[in-house]
Amino acid sequence: MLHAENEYTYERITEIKDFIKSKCDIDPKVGIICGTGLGSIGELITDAFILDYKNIPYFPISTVEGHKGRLILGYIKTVPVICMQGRFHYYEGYSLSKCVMPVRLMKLLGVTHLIASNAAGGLNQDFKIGDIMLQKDHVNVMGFSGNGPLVGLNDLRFGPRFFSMVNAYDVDLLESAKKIAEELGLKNIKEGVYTCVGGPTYETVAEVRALRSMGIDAAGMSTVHEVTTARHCGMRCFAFSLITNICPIDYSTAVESEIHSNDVIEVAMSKDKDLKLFVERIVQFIGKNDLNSVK
Ligand SMILES: O=P(O)(O)O[C@@H]1C[C@H](O)[C@@H](CO)O1
Ligand SMILES: Nc1nc2[nH]cnc2c(=O)[nH]1
Repeated sequence: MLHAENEYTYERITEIKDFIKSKCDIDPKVGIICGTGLGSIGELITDAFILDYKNIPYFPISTVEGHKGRLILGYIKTVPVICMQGRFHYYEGYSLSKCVMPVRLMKLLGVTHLIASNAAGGLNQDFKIGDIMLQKDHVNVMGFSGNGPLVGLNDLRFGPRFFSMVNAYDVDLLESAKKIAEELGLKNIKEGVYTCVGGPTYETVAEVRALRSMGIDAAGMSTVHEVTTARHCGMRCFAFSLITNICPIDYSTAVESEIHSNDVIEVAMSKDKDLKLFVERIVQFIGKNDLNSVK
């Protein structure tokens, strides 16, 4: 067999869902995934019920700095939400199907909308550190080699074998987010295409050039497989990247602009006030306008 079997069957994720339901009676509608250093988004949640990943059956643990490893259920402006304060990455040694298990868990808990955030490097040289790139699309470079979260037997209870990824990043949500950003006076909003590389290495100059030539604006190590899985089970998705560094496209300046993971966390944390407000307003918008649009 080419691929290890997915240990997270429908039945196993149902067990996890039942465990959570036995502890907390909130029915979340919006799922939020906090990127590296962006965990303070979780502070928006009121009446918070918090579970450490290590106390949830069958849950992996977060092994990276900037990811607390907690699941929070509660409300953002009366909208019931579930928030991952810490995600799972492929480079931590978790298969992609393991990385996306919480998205399927969200689905079984009743989530209809996913908001994913990440820290990413700007490949687009017009970007600046601290920009917020709204994701309009992605290129699944890991998928080019057949490495995807949905590889293996398909369980129709989650979604169909084949499905379209057009509108993966919901156009209506994207347009609304742009308006919200404008209303909030956020000046550093960009729009672009994201990709996930396996990591944990950042890109070589040659890789930056190759990815850029493919029309990709930002590189990270997550989100693509989460959104793919969310679309498979019919969720509407919105995602944004905080640009924490500009990827070097020029050999002559590459060494001096070398990136360190501490810088990523520092930049991400420095933007938490704006991002919290932004996410709060998007959740509020979804609660008012969109919650009934997905079955
Ligand atoms: O969880 P995200 O995608 O925000 O994390 C990014 C990619 C790596 O995990 C880390 C690199 O510093 O930040
Ligand atoms: N792949 C990748 N992930 C990142 N996360 C934050 N910065 C970067 C980057 O430059 N490249």
